Amino acid sequence: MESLLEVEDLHTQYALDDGLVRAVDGVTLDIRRGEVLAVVGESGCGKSVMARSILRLVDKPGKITGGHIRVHTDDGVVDMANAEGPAIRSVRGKKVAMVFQEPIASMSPVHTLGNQIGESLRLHEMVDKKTARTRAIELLRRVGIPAPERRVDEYPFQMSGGMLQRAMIAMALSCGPDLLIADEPTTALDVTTQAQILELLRELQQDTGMAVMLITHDLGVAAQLADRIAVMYLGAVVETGTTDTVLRHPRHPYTQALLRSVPKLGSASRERLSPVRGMVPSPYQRPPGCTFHPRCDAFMEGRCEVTVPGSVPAPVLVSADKGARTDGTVSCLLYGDEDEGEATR
Ligand SMILES: Nc1ncnc2c1ncn2[C@@H]1O[C@H](COP(=O)(O)OP(=O)(O)OP(=O)(O)O)[C@@H](O)[C@H]1O
Repeated sequence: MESLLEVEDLHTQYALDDGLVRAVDGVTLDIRRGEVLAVVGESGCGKSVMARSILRLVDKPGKITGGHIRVHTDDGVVDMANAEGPAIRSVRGKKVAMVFQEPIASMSPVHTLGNQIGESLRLHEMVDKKTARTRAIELLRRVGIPAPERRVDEYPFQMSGGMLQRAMIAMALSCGPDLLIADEPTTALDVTTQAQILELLRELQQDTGMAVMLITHDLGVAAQLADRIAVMYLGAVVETGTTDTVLRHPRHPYTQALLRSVPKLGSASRERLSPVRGMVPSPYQRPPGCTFHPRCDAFMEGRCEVTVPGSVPAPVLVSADKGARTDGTVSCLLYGDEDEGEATR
């Protein structure tokens, strides 16, 4: 499959009075056309800042300090990490769109839905007012909003959370993006509405063929929708692979611990769940070597607290006689020669 987005060694930092927060600290990942990639990890591991970096929506004093964000378009490749205004605007909304955790916070309270969706269409496609309104109604219908001819004239405060998230998705779809980034799109919703929104995303993805980056702390959500999974820990991707491999044969000790902390998918057994040991370290005090080492069950003294593991092809053991194949990548000294890792940071 053709590559659509390549993030390479991305760094985004916040210089605060208390110190430097390395929110994104060397993320490398890619998304191919038409695929669904779930980005998973505990709260605070940098998923949202990474997503906002891709669209250059990082709030001050946050700053991209290194790396590349290559978006492949029909007109060539745009490196969003280093692009200027016009190039950023040619990608944002048009090629890559985003829906956020809290739709109410990302919509204007003083404009109707129709005006907000229409504005985006008029900006990118220069359609007239009447056409924009007709298209807004079509989009609202497409995302399952009942009576769209009436609701198009309503304001965000008049809608439920689930309807508002649908409207936000309609707005994101308005310019037919190649990639939709959905940042915890169901976290603020009740369980029934969550399932409906996920189903809607799946339908829209299949109908349009757009790629989706689904950001979630919920492995169950990733399992339902994703073709591949990238696992993040403290600002970096520690494991990637197809959904089946990552969930059934997790290679990184962090992924293994995350999976032990959620009920087994599809299992009715009452096995004991264990949260990932310890706490996510303070963003100001990153452990040296492998940042996961203080919480890791496979900790190797003298190695893990010293050497930063590099990313290597990740093995999947098929059977004892057939040996291992590889699927995705893993950053852990159990799998890579420590000489291949970077020097201690
Ligand atoms: N505006 C900001 N100012 C300072 N630090 C920030 C800011 N936004 C995020 N951070 C820090 O960056 C790190 C990554 O945060 P981020 O929101 O990306 O995590 P996350 O994995 O998306 O978690 P969550 O699911 O809770 O949103 C955290 O340590 C957070 O405190």
